[in-house]
Amino acid sequence: MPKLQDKGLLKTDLLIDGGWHSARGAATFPVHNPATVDLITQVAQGGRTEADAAIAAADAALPSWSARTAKDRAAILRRWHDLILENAEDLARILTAEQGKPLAEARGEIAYGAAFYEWFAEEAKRVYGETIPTPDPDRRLMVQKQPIGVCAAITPWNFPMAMIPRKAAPALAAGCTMVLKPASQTPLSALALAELGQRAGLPAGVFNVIPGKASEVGDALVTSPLVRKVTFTGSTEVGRHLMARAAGTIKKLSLELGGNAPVLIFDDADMDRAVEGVIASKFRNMGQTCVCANRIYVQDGIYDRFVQTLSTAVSALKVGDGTATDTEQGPLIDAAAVQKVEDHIEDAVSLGGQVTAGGKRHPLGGHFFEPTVIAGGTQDMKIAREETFGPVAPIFRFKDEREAIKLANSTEYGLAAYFFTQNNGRIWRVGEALEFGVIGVNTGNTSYEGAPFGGLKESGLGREGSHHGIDEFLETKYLCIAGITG
Ligand SMILES: NC(=O)C1=CN([C@@H]2O[C@H](COP(=O)(O)OP(=O)(O)OC[C@H]3O[C@@H](n4cnc5c(N)ncnc54)[C@H](OP(=O)(O)O)[C@@H]3O)[C@@H](O)[C@H]2O)C=CC1
Ligand SMILES: O=C(O)CCCC(=O)O
Repeated sequence: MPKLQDKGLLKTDLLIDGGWHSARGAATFPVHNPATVDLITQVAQGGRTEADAAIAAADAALPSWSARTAKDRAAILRRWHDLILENAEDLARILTAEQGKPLAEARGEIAYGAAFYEWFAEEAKRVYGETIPTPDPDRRLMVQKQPIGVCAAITPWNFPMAMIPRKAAPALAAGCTMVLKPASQTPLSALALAELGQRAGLPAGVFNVIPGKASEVGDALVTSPLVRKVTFTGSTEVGRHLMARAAGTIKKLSLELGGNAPVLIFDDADMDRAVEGVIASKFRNMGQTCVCANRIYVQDGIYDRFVQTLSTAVSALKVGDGTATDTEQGPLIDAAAVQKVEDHIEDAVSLGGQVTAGGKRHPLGGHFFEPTVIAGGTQDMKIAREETFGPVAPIFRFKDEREAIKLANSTEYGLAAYFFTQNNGRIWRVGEALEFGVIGVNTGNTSYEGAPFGGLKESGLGREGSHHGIDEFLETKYLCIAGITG
């Protein structure tokens, strides 16, 4: 159990209509600490009945919440932001306990998550309509933006303190209400955020949280006729399933799905910057980020030096429990994640890959894995085609810019890509040719609340963050007003 200054932040019940409730039949499920594999606590396990109650509460709260002024909604979101920062240390301890990331990364995620409430509190006041020059003197044409209605959010375990705000803040700012189903590995972060939302003054029913069975809660959310929008972050496979289920009621969808991010390192790159950028991207959250570098393509001229420099730096990364002050890499989320990493390494080695750092389970045991580098990557390896979602950096060789772009784009995914070069012309050429929604040039870290985040191709639909983020929760209504000239 994480040691908290404010024990009231450790919530284990469902939040429905402003009240904390146990699940029907007092059903619960366990939440484990991935570092120790110990039980942290049991959490109420919602099902279809509880999801339906939360949807009804969100529907009932919608008229009064959407009728409030934007300034009024913004004041509550701003208080939510302030409370998150005031309680950042407790929130970081909850996040590290159930997710495993080092405390320093947890603190960074909490500040990043809070920033979405601040940003969208401000954007709420800038939801402008339009007037259209009239083709008829007797008429006036105008466009209004209105909240889309009740929204459902389904979120992953890798960044619970940032992904929930990235969805809830624009939805609530726009005047929508929401039901959230958090990932079963990390419900405590969601419930702690929700408790702070209640303290910030959210009216009953505006934000509801139902941890529980994905097959029941998730399905109720994507099929209910009362829910007008679903926003999801997670695997492409589940996103595809939700899209099909949501088709029955023609819901709007935002989908932030898998990635298979390439990194291109050209001969003219600054080597130190490239190594630092690859480590920042690849080993963020132990490689469990949808924008993590997954395939590292290095040009012939610097290939050997890059492999050696990266391998030395990766071997020095300190692995341990996220609560220890010197930990740089925590455990993976669960045994299945460790298994997938091991499988990708075995496959790469069987096809000629050479392990130049790490390569096996860490002596700490449990879900710990050694940060790994594999040289001699080839396109037929699983690691080139699938998202590893773990701390393995595979390195591939390329000859020229044309080949690098072709290799980078040869995936059904299109979320993030990175490249390192000091040639200005190449920055434009490669930046424009890469088929990805987020591109880091000479950096492995691109995320800000004010920048649009989202993917092309099978990486998803829609954008989160930035001024585009609130549009996802608004409908466009056209009014044609006749009889002006009397
Ligand atoms: N884009 C991203 O940021 C992420 C990508 N991934 C990718 O997905 C892989 C698997 O991770 P995983 O956690 O299983 O991701 P999932 O896509 O399975 O889970 C994400 C969320 O969807 C929920 N969910 C799962 N199945 C359904 C369903 N049938 N109906 C409604 N909701 C559902 C989960 O609930 P529950 O937890 O209760 O199952 C969770 O809240 C990773 O290895 C990685 O490759 C994973 C996480 C984030
Ligand atoms: O979807 C994810 O994996 C989290 C992305 C974190 C970020 O915004 O950078």
